[in-house]
Amino acid sequence: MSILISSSTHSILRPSPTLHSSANLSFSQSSPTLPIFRVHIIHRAPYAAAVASSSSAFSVGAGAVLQDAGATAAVLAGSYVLVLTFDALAERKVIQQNLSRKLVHILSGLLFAIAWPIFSTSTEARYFASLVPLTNCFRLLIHGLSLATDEGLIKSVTREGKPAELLRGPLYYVLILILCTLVFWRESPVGVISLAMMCGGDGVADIMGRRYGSMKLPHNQQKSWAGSISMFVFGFLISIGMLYYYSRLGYFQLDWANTTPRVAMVSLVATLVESLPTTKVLDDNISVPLASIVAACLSFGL
Ligand SMILES: C/C(=C\COP(=O)(O)O)CCC[C@H](C)CCC[C@H](C)CCCC(C)C
Ligand SMILES: Nc1ccn([C@@H]2O[C@H](COP(=O)(O)OP(=O)(O)O)[C@@H](O)[C@H]2O)c(=O)n1
Repeated sequence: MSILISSSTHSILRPSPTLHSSANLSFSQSSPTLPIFRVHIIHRAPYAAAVASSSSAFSVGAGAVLQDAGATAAVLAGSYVLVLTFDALAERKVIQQNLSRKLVHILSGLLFAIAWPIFSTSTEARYFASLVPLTNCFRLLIHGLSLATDEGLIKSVTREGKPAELLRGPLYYVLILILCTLVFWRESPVGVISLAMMCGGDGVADIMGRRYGSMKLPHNQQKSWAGSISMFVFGFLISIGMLYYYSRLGYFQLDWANTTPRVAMVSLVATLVESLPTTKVLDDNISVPLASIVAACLSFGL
């Protein structure tokens, strides 16, 4: 399944003659481009639908379920291993606890989005994938409410080692992962861009800001130029990297001359929102991705 994000309002999009599968999406754009991105989905000719026999449809369906169940189990195991790994590194003083938490912040969501292509092309695939952040959501709730204890989890994802901290930043983080998985999935650049900003941009801003943030922002003495510039640069670069990854896999066909400045604009919006002194009112793990989603939807016309 591939989608063309074309920069045109008048592009005449026709299904390529080679269309065979039930939901192949490929186009031949035949008009000058204009600065509005549109996504068009063209399904295969109805006669082909009659060709697929019920038994082959069933075997395809069963195969997709098995693939998605396996992918879900693998990615879920990966999430546990990731937290355990950084807990062990922090425990052995290989890395500082704060850096460990930030690396979990950066890597969790990005590796999750990078893993999306291992799920099947079925319409249920996104629901299987969303089980991973959903399971972690319950995990954070259980341990955040001290219904059970997981010292490794608490040390890996909290600042001060208090279980209740799990119910704020980390919980909002996995809720945003669920939102992007269910709403945008592999079918829109908005989801991966927003995760790149929340995970990559905001995560690196913290690391760079703590280390080099002597020059504070005029409107927020808790944040610094080094942190915000890092947020913009890494949010942009990681977004472009994620879009390139998905375009190489055939999910997006992007007009990079138009896409690049739009991603930069989204990164600027996310950086400005992240720099605001609103953390106590609205956590960055909510404000940054939501601002990125709105900016990306407006920018890409989706
Ligand atoms: C540390 C985290 C958030 C705190 O953010 P902040 O307060 O510092 O701004 C991230 C919490 C991650 C969570 C415990 C685990 C999420 C795993 C993810 C859904 C799946 C990862 C799979 C991949 C293959 C490793
Ligand atoms: N734009 C930014 C962001 C963070 N930082 C630094 O990183 C620390 C943590 O930032 P934060 O409160 O946004 O942390 P999270 O909410 O992202 O975990 C701040 O107290 C600053 O020292 C910065 O200097 N500039």
